[in-house]
Amino acid sequence: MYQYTCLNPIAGVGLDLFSDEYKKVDDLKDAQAALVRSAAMHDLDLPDDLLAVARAGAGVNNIPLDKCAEKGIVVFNTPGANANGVKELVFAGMLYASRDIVGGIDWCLANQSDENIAKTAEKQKKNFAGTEISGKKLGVIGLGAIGVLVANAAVHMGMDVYGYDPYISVNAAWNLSRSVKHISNVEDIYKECDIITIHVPLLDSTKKMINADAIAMMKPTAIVLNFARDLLVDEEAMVDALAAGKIKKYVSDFPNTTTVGAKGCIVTPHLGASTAESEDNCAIMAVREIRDYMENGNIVHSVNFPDCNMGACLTAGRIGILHKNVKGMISQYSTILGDADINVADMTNKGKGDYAYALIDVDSPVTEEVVNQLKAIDGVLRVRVIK
Ligand SMILES: NC(=O)c1ccc[n+]([C@@H]2O[C@H](COP(=O)([O-])OP(=O)(O)OC[C@H]3O[C@@H](n4cnc5c(N)ncnc54)[C@H](O)[C@@H]3O)[C@@H](O)[C@H]2O)c1
Ligand SMILES: O=C(O)[C@H](O)COP(=O)(O)O
Repeated sequence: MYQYTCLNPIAGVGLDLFSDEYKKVDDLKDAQAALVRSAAMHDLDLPDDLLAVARAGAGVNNIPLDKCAEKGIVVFNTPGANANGVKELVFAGMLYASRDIVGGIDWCLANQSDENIAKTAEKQKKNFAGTEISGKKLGVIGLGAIGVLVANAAVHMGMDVYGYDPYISVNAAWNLSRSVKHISNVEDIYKECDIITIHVPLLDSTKKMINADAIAMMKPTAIVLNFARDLLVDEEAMVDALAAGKIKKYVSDFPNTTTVGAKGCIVTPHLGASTAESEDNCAIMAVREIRDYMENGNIVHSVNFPDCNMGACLTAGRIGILHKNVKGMISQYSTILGDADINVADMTNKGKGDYAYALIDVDSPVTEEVVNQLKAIDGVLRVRVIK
């Protein structure tokens, strides 16, 4: 029996995929697996029995990835599962910023008791007029799951699309419309685009990526959309530029005291992935990842360990060893198994950054004594007997 907990509400269609072998518990300290959305995990005590965390979503800046890795906890996310939900809201943001839709709706509500509202509206509507997005230059920074969908849809909306992503994956490049202009210097986007949208993860290297210098390069009519993370933008500089009329609008999905209510800011309460479809997709993918790891030891879509998939185990036993990505580990495992007269039938070892994972299928059961010998090796983070 495995125990799991949900640190945020997770869609039932996903949780229903847990078999009778899984029991939901309220407390993280009793769980071997945790499902999470944006709940902050950095200050949580991570129990020794916790084996896996699945982020039902894309961004993992709420999870202490290295702390988890050091404790032998595999962290997963659900790449692309909420990308369409975000893409659609990005277009809503573009339209809200290009035309004064919010001002117009507010005006209607404020005048709801006016019996002649229909007539008055015809006189007032010029105050809420705007521009169209077709024909405008759109700069997409970050061409991953969301950026590619936004770029391709923008092409279909008649926009002239510029794309920047020095680390674009082969898959994303295949999916990207040929009409998207490849930009190798992000400054070209800042200088030339009418609308700029950012879709990169929040990392040390991307923090405040759109800084005062970047904002200073933009057109006074520029619109910046941020549906990725607020810390990607120097929002103090953004608010100053908006107040000084040096830029037109800033649309953010991340409310905070700097932007909410500031001139030119349109802020939504982190709604990008809050659609029934995205929530279902993320929950389904997250539960499948947890189950495959718990039951087969396979790692698919991890953000702190390498992916490693050997399917179902067809031999007498399988062990998974999370370890530091340093030399000499595999030879120590095979010596211990060989000395215990255990034949290795199949094996995969993958490394990713500082961490690695070995999945070993064996022809006879692995004893507790062997497990203890493996655990005692310097650099081993966790040993699991999966079968
Ligand atoms: N508003 C929401 O509700 C919502 C929903 C989903 C994701 N997000 C945010 O959007 C981010 C992107 O999501 P995704 O699913 O597209 O992720 P993704 O991993 O598929 O794509 C991220 C892309 O950014 C690129 N990148 C990394 N550093 C870069 C840099 N310095 N310059 C340019 N490109 C860079 C990567 O190469 C990758 O292609 C997430 O990390 C998350 O923070 C927000
Ligand atoms: O990174 C993500 O996937 C989004 O920011 C969605 O976050 P949420 O699951 O808390 O809505």
